Amino acid sequence: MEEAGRAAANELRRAFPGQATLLLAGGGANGGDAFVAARHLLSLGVGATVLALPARHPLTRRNRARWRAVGGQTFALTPAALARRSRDAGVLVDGLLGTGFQPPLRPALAEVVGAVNAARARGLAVVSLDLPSGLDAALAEAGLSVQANLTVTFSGLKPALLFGPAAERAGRVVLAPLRLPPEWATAEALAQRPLDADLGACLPVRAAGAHKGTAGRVWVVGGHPGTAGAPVLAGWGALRTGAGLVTLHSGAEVPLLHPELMVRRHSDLGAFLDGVSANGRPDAVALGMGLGPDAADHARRVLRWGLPTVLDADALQPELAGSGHDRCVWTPHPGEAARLLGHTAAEVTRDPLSAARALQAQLGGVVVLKGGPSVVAAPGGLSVSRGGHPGMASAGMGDTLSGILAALLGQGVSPEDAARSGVRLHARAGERAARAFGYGLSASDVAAELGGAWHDLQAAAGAPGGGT
Ligand SMILES: NC(=O)C1=CN([C@@H]2O[C@H](COP(=O)(O)OP(=O)(O)OC[C@H]3O[C@@H](n4cnc5c(N)ncnc54)[C@H](O)[C@@H]3O)[C@@H](O)[C@H]2O)[C@H](O)CC1
Repeated sequence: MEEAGRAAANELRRAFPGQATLLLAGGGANGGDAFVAARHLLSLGVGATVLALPARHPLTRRNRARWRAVGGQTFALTPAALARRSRDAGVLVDGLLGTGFQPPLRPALAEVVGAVNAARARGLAVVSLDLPSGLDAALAEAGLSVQANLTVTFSGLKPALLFGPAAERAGRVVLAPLRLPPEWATAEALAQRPLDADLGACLPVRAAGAHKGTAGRVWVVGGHPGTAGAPVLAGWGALRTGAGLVTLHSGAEVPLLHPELMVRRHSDLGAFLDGVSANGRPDAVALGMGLGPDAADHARRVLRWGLPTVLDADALQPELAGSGHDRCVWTPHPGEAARLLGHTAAEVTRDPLSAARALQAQLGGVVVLKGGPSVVAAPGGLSVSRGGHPGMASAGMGDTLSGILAALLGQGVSPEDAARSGVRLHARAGERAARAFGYGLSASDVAAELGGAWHDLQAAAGAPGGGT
């Protein structure tokens, strides 16, 4: 609590220098954070006043006493007192409810939350401690809750700060990584959000003497009459992510849109896959995009090779659970995840971290639960992607991502690092493409920006240039 309050005070002083601060302290430990923050603000010469509910948590009682011992003023928290005192404040700190909130919000506190939001509507900046009061830390949904400009959260990122309508209540999120005993780390706080520098360090740096045979041979197995464009997008994404050789294997006529992509049409795709010899296999495979009704059978054939394999779209079938291996990367969107889990898409988007964790346990390997943001679930834990752009909500983005992931796998990147860095490459390329095309950006525009995105991540990592 001491570390949390001090971190909050430092962030408040950074974000709102010299602003008189009105802090609201709830009865639990979240309120204790508020008392600690008030004491540190006072020691930094910042005017601070606390409006408090009766303190129930022992540490909150102790820190209320320490606040008073340094001359801090505490008054009873009522909506009227809040409305009156907020007029003299520059910033309002919400320390009412944190991870201990048990919905639904009780009427007395609902009234206070309403008064906080009214003060914000009058132009007062609102900063929430750990998470906006009224949100369930584990869920992406938002009922009556504080609308914050900034949330200073402790020890780890909660789903409510990352996904859906709840994340929109948090405003800008700053993570204060506290040195906590493991038993304090709340379950929902276990998602990491790797920095571009970390992800850029995962990208391969190519030897000067490289040639197309050493830069990764990728096969894309997909396409079916009417969906023959999907494998082309995957192949192009792979090529724009540095794959040396990309071949599309399909049972359908695939349009020859890029001469750099080799295209093989098979009258009997299954017989072809069954006949591939060990030394005729690629370094990585992306399969499923537009593959059609025989996708599960074709997927089993490819999975038997034991190669780094990206499974997407039609290859995301519940019957394949148990056929995968630890070099697989599965890339469902919420609807496909729902089908794999036997849940509804709403249940998946309501708690994406749990859904991604359950899928990884069910399928093995690494799971990329696509969304805004995407979640990567690996045996080593969960990570949440950054960035991207709403314009990426259009056809073909998933196909392109599959190609990106297969290209990284084909260049020897591990499944977990390929998933985490590939998802970020895809998002960063979308951010770059959005500068010119906004909501009208296409999957091809994203592919065109992959080289620049690669440079951006490697630059963030301080790695040598080059890249794709
Ligand atoms: N885990 C960590 O990393 C740290 C957590 N800290 C802070 O502690 C809070 C969690 O504290 P806790 O006492 O468990 O719960 P809250 O303070 O969030 O709330 C409990 C408080 O709220 C009342 N309450 C619960 N539900 C409702 C409701 N629906 N309506 C009204 N009131 C409700 C309940 O009666 C209690 O009085 C965490 O968020 C951090 O801020 C540490 O300080 C830092 C490390």
